Amino acid sequence: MSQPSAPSAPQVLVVDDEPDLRTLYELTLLREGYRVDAAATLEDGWQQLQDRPFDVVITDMRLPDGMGLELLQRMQAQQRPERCIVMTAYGSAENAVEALKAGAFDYLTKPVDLRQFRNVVASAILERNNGTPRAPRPNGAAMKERPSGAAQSALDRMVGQSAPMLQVKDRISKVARSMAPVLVRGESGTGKELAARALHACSHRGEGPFVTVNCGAIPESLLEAEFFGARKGSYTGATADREGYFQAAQGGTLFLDEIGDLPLPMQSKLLRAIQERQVRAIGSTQEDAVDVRIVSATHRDLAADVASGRFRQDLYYRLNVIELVMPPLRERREDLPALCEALLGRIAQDSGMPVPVLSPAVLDELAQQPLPGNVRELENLLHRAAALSDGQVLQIDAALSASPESPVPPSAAPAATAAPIAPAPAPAAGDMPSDLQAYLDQQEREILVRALQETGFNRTAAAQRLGLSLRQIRYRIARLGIAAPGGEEANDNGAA
Ligand SMILES: Nc1ncnc2c1ncn2[C@@H]1O[C@H](COP(=O)(O)OP(=O)(O)OP(=O)(O)O)[C@@H](O)[C@H]1O
Repeated sequence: MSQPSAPSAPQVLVVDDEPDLRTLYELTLLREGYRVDAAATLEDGWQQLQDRPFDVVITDMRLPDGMGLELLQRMQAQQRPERCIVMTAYGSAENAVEALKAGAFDYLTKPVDLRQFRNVVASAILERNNGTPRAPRPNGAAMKERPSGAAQSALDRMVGQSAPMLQVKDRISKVARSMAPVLVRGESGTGKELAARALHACSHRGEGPFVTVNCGAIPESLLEAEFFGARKGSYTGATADREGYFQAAQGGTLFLDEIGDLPLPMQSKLLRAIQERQVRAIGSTQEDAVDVRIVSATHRDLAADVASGRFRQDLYYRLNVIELVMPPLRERREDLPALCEALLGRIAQDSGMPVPVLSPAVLDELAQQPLPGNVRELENLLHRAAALSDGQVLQIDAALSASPESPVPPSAAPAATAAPIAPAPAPAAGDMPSDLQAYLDQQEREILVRALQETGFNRTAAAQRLGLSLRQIRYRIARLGIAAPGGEEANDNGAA
């Protein structure tokens, strides 16, 4: 095939045994100004790679003499600089995930969408030319690099030397350098966001932005504008151009917290943005290329949500290429002393008081607590204990009895059994609260609990009374750790 492109043009190798498809890819790429070589078999492709370097390799998964995955693995073993794009048959998501795990830059599903094809190749070339080292295999020895200062301190912020925590930290440093999306799973308060931050800090994007989005907290009508941006005048209230989360995270990491709360229509739009690596702001005619790594988190069982139709399967496969599971506190009790010390140090620093002394008796008592809210609950408990203790030695009895997470007798009536309210650290008239966030949280908790009690724990009704959407109230209930009667989850339509 003739090659009118400049000698300095990016060089692409296409490996596919179907002549028609090879021609289609070649023509499309030549039209983009790239130089293109083609091979019909794994061995021919491999031979060409031995002869000269390329910028991008596009390989079909099924080749007459082997799998495209094998070509990718050989390239990885030689630590070659090419970015590799794998073409997979429609519906073979597992192959695609395997390819990404093995270090592929991306995959495309057949029948190929040529616009998507062009975008992915352009992104691969851009990344190659930016000199970003090729995504290494998550399990490869090449990943074992020494973390930089910032990366190490982000890992150190995750306190704990128990076996499960060491495993998590090891996995973070291994997978951080890949572009592959990561799904962080774990119960509430186990440190999912902390892990996402550490992933970012350990990656090549560490100097770039880290943008957090709480998918459960954004009103549905604003989701698209928040994610992709909006042009001035594109909807009522859009008085100026505003960028979305994707644009804000350019060159960095986009952390999608509580991804399971994203409504289905938005799931489709997110999938498209991730696949095409382009977003269009509302009211704009132009698409912006985006270069972000997606890390998402959930406390839900997303696989079950896929099975029940609440979550798109294709998006699930896109996000869950690498899974990171945060262990609950009950599985790493040995971390409790170090966690208490670190959390008390942080609390003392924030409030400008000396670090409270933690006696062995208090530590024993803490070790007896079930702490279903994990580290967040421990942190809140220590916060209250520090505020309620007299003198230097930490006392926790008062804090325990005021715990919003403390178990509630299931036999009591709803109105009486809503999470007990800790005394608000109310400032005297004219005074300032010493901890504004804790004070505001307390106020919010009291109002929410009252609204929930008065509506028999019907979240929809409580939300209406407070002028909130159901999504907003659910987020606030979870954030403040408000328990329904008997510790069950509050109901959207009626008492739990
Ligand atoms: N290993 C840890 N070491 C120190 N602090 C921790 C650790 N894990 C969690 N924390 C602290 O606990 C709090 C909750 O952590 P984080 O927000 O990361 O949890 P999460 O799993 O994302 O919670 P949620 O599901 O409720 O959003 C934060 O203040 C965080 O700093």
